[in-house]
Amino acid sequence: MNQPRPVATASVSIMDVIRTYQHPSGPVDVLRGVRLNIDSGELVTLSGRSGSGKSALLAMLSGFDSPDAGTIHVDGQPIVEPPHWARCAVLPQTFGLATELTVAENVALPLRLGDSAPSPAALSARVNELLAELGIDTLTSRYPPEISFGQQQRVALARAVAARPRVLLADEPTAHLDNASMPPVLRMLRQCADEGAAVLVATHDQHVHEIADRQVQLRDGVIVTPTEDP
Ligand SMILES: Nc1ncnc2c1ncn2[C@@H]1O[C@H](COP(=O)(O)OP(=O)(O)OP(=O)(O)O)[C@@H](O)[C@H]1O
Repeated sequence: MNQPRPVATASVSIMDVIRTYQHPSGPVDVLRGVRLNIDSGELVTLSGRSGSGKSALLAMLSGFDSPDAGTIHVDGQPIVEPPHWARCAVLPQTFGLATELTVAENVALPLRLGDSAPSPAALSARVNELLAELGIDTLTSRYPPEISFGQQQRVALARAVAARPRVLLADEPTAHLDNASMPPVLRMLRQCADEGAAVLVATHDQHVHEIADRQVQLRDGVIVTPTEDP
């Protein structure tokens, strides 16, 4: 079992988090005392069998769900509701793109909603830079339903990193990518951490594990290191 790092140095601190979902067939204990600290600048991959609770943990970190017990802090502050994009950005498994906005408008959204929105020129430059890095700068005026899943996934990543978040949570960010579109996505995830974000990526993809500083696994509702035998 991982030993927690000192809370003072951690950007993300998850302490003894418990979550039980209520089903008509009975309660399901998904998280049974999760402990995990992620430092600023660190990229951690989270693996575990389907249904092990990876998305449930990310939902709690992003403030969309709450633990039944335990605490989650970002930079020493408890998460009480979905935080601002610049503090904690999320790339959900289902992308969460606004279908009524174009690709460029989706990526610009966190910048427009920020405390100090950039000038139109700076905003446009940031959006174009990200889309170009991901090889989808020809799609700026399309709407999400008019592009492929792999392209939507890259748009969702561009949107997540646009405001240079302190924390990035990504759920299976390479699930729909082919070999050609994988490298820029890996570079962007790594760069986000290298610029100081705490990055947690739920993934089964070995390519993502290879760029991680550390790998952890959810097993039987707790965090273990992947080298531990069942
Ligand atoms: N809102 C909910 N209500 C009840 N049960 C839920 C809810 N959300 C998830 N679950 C259950 O909790 C467990 C964990 O689900 P979760 O989506 O976190 O798994 P996962 O590890 O992300 O799986 P996958 O790799 O397939 O995406 C599953 O058994 C799932 O059926």
